[in-house]
Amino acid sequence: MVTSAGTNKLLEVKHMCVDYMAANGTVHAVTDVSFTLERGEILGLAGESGCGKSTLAYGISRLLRPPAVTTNGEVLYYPRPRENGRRLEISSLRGAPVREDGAIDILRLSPEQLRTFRWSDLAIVFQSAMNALNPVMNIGTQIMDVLRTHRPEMGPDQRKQRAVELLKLVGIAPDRLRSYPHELSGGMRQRAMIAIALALTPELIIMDEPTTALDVVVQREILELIMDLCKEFGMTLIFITHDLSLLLELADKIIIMYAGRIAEKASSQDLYLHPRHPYSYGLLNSFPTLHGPRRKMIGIPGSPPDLRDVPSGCAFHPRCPLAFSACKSALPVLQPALAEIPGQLVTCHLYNQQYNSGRTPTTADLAAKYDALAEGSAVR
Ligand SMILES: Nc1ncnc2c1ncn2[C@@H]1O[C@H](COP(=O)(O)OP(=O)(O)OP(=O)(O)O)[C@@H](O)[C@H]1O
Repeated sequence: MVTSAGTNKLLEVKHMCVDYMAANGTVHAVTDVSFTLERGEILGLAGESGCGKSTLAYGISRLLRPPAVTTNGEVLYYPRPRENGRRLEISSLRGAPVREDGAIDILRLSPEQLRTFRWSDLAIVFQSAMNALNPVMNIGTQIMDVLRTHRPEMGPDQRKQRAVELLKLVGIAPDRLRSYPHELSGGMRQRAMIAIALALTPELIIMDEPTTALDVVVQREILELIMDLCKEFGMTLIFITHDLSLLLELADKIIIMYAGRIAEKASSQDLYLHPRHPYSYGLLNSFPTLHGPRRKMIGIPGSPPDLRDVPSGCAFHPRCPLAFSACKSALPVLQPALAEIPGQLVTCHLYNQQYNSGRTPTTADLAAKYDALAEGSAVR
């Protein structure tokens, strides 16, 4: 059998589509999303509210509930080879549909396999996770409960020791083991949630806006903590936020979503230095950055579309200062913007010679069009 041993691939999402079958129409929340994640990588998902970030994350983790329906796709998870002894839990996924290359399709796991997988291999920290703590149980008990359920081989002393270790790891003093959630600050509760997510040393952590409810100083502390933990344990992270400036600092790779599809996928550096999609450019210039050159801040005109009725062609065309006729009718495909940077993929006709036989736009060209738009003189 060919296995994924020797490669570093952890997750491969292929052509994922999720719809919400709402009473007033089908919402196409995620459409044809594909990406690969290497072990130890931090992937950021960004985009305006309602572009499908959370749906994608919950779809990957199989946490979607009706009216959400995953209508297409595969979510391939490549477990570590079992010989190294660390990922023993994979043995509890026995019977899971394992492919020739060693991958497991998460979308095909049984409910029981899924439960094991979620805790041991994948952990999720939700938007308002700190409110998800049980208010009538102290923090220590909540951590030890996870260990009792998923690590039955651990005795009470070992569980307590591990709970103390986990609290220390997230910067909470061990004497807080007996504290109830209401006795902790928002930042501490969020740290406690991270400790619970880390309890079984999962391979992959998904964090959906984990710091939005916190003030900026605490946000930064928690983000630094997350980065340190990822580095220390070689964990792979999918991080969702509206705040692209955070992702530029935190993530290795960024996916910008628009209207349920990937608009651009690139390394943080490439995206920061030369965003290719007019939407990415607009998003980058709608907030101030802490580092780097001064940029004029210009918002993106209009608002995201209703996903029950997505515009034809490129969904961004009604808001795009660079749109031309093909953008209104032909669906763009995700492809490298420039042959010399194969890792920077963009869903835009401007970079497709079939539609744009002229010069490929530079970042300065995108800037000029947005500037002209801001001055009210854009030629559409
Ligand atoms: N239960 C539901 N029923 C119908 N539509 C839904 C439901 N949940 C989400 N949607 C729609 O699906 C689309 C994607 O939503 P989603 O929450 O995934 O976006 P998001 O990018 O994560 O937004 P935010 O940043 O605000 O969390 C939106 O148009 C939203 O209105």
